[in-house]
Amino acid sequence: MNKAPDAREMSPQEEMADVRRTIDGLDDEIVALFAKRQRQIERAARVKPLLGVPALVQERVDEVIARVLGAARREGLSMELALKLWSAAIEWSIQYEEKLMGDKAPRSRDESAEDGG
Ligand SMILES: O=C(O)C(=O)C[C@]1(C(=O)O)C=C[C@H](O)C=C1
Repeated sequence: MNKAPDAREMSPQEEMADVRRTIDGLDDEIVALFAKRQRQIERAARVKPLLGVPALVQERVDEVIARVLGAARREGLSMELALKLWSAAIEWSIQYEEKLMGDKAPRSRDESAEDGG
């Protein structure tokens, strides 16, 4: 493909500056998306006590991780990075839901099993 008449190679310095500008823009988009995700965690914390559902629902955690790993594979994102990011995000989300629910938090099945049911 021919380049546009005024197109020229970037110097390494220009290219590095362009890399960093691009990363900054992408980071802003990622932050906005994670903020939207956080709003949904806040919704979950409001509705779960009405349903008697605890913050930690292991089947759903497994499903979210499996979905994300599939999406990572399709998009060419390192599955190792995706697993680290989503494991951290979900772990934080569970603690955040528990904090928001306070004493309205239904206990997880594991905790009730420890007391004999
Ligand atoms: O799906 C839920 O139950 C959520 O609260 C969301 C979410 C998540 O971060 O994706 C958080 C907590 C887990 O129990 C499962 C998934």
